Amino acid sequence: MTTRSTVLITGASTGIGATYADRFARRGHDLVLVARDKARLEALAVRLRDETGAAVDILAADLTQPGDLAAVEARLRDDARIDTLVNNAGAALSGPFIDQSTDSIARLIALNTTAPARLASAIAPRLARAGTGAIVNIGSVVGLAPEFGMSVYGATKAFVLFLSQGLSVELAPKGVYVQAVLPAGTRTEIWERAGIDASAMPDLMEVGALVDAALVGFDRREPVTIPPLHDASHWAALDAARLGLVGDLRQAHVAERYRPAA
Ligand SMILES: NC(=O)C1=CN([C@@H]2O[C@H](COP(=O)(O)OP(=O)(O)OC[C@H]3O[C@@H](n4cnc5c(N)ncnc54)[C@H](OP(=O)(O)O)[C@@H]3O)[C@@H](O)[C@H]2O)C=CC1
Ligand SMILES: CC(=O)[C@H](N)C(=O)O
Repeated sequence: MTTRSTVLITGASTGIGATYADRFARRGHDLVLVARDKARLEALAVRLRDETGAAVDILAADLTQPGDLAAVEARLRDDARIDTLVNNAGAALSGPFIDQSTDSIARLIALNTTAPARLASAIAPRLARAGTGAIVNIGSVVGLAPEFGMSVYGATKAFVLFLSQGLSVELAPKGVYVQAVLPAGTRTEIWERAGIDASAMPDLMEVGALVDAALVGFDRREPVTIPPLHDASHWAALDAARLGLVGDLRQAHVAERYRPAA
């Protein structure tokens, strides 16, 4: 008898996470769904069990709360059926930095960076030992563009991209696939939750199209998947420029332009 692999998805009660749940269930996986809203998770679990035959567990957790986060970490560490983690739960923070409260900034950083890093840390050693599995981290194109004026949200998403790329370097040779997915504006509740009027946003991507595109990148084992980027050569050029810069660093020598005038 073969065991069906299980995918743990955070932020699965709605939006991108709920759509991943739908798609992975239809691909023949069992699921563990994580979010705060237990009633919504239960409703999704009932529908997916009914429509796909998948075994679906729910784990109600507020990922900004250390105790709740620890329970999800324990599940990832101990449940050997889980071979894929989708680090999707996240939120945005609108308005200028100087108008954001220090506490709301700290909460956003906890949800968008501490939680995915801790959850990846909980599962990665087991996957590396098994030589298989995947970690999918949902970033954002906002993490590429300080000019968008969402400094803290963008910084959390830059963290997600860097973490994903670093983990890919470390874990790919051990057989573990790590993917960063960078959506642009997508039609979900994130806007309303952040107090942004989505109806005023032009041209949002539909969530099903976003997740289906991300899964094309997943199946290709792309390290970085950017569904709204039409000319892939832009990403290749950015990466090549970055590697060129890194190759030009000479640790022991100050660059000519910084040498004090004699
Ligand atoms: N929509 C967009 O335009 C874009 C979204 N993204 C990223 O995609 C990811 C998903 O966002 P999206 O689907 O749009 O947003 P939604 O607001 O639709 O969904 C967010 C999900 O995260 C969960 N969540 C929020 N806070 C917590 C918390 N403290 N603990 C546990 N779960 C939490 C919510 O469930 P609950 O309330 O039940 O806890 C919900 O399931 C995020 O990381 C976001 O940054 C990236 C680029 C663009
Ligand atoms: C609120 C946003 O800016 C959006 N989720 C994004 O990451 O593009």
